[in-house]
Amino acid sequence: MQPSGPAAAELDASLEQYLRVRIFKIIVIGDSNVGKTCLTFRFCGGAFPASTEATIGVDFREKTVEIEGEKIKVQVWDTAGQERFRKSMVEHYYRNVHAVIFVYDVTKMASFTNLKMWIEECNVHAVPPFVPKVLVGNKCDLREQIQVPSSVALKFADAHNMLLFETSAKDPKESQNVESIFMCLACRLKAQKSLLYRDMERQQGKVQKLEFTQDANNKNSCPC
Ligand SMILES: Nc1nc2c(ncn2[C@@H]2O[C@H](COP(=O)(O)OP(=O)(O)OP(=O)(O)O)[C@@H](O)[C@H]2O)c(=O)[nH]1
Ligand SMILES: [Mg+2]
Repeated sequence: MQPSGPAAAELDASLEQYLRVRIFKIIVIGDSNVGKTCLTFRFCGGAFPASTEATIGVDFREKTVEIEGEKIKVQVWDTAGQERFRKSMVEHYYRNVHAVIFVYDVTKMASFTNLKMWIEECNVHAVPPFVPKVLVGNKCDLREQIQVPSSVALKFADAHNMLLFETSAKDPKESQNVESIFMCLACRLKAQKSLLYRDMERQQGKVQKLEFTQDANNKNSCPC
């Protein structure tokens, strides 16, 4: 027997709300030891992990954020930097990815010069140009050991059409900055996907059904 009355309506509403939660897949890539796991942990868990080990394959973390009243699930793919731990998984990383975060360690020049290789890998896996990408220089708390000047990183980011964030997963004062990296991408994706939904709906003649249209005009909502 079908449930009826308010209970059924409530069930319907929550089901609808549940179904409306969009999921954005964001992958975090870069050399081993640059702090990818710590950054994703800081964003999803709100703290710096007491200890970490090299990631094997991939670790998933999730956080639900609210942007302009819409709940969005940010699904973070924390990938392995070591070649031997990532080989079998690479195809999965890039499949249907919505955004990419490239991470280097500001105290290790090699991790910055290797970014070319990570970008190349992205291209080889045909990540479309409209997929937003950002550059993150981590470990800024180690001020005395910085090897990658901000000006050089900025130039590189500009040349690759990426925003640059310099931050520290470790320093609690920087936690807002870490949050901004993911929120910036989520906002961009929300705006981008809203346009997409609107176009699809328009083609199907039901523009009104999904009320995403206002996002396309609201460009000021992105924290960056
Ligand atoms: N000082 C400092 N250390 C950090 C920071 N972020 C990470 N670390 C340290 O850097 C080391 C490597 O961090 P991970 O997050 O495991 O590095 P990863 O990029 O995930 O490495 P793989 O999983 O091997 O690819 C650990 O010892 C962390 O404690 C930071 O912002 N500041
Ligand atoms: Mg890791």
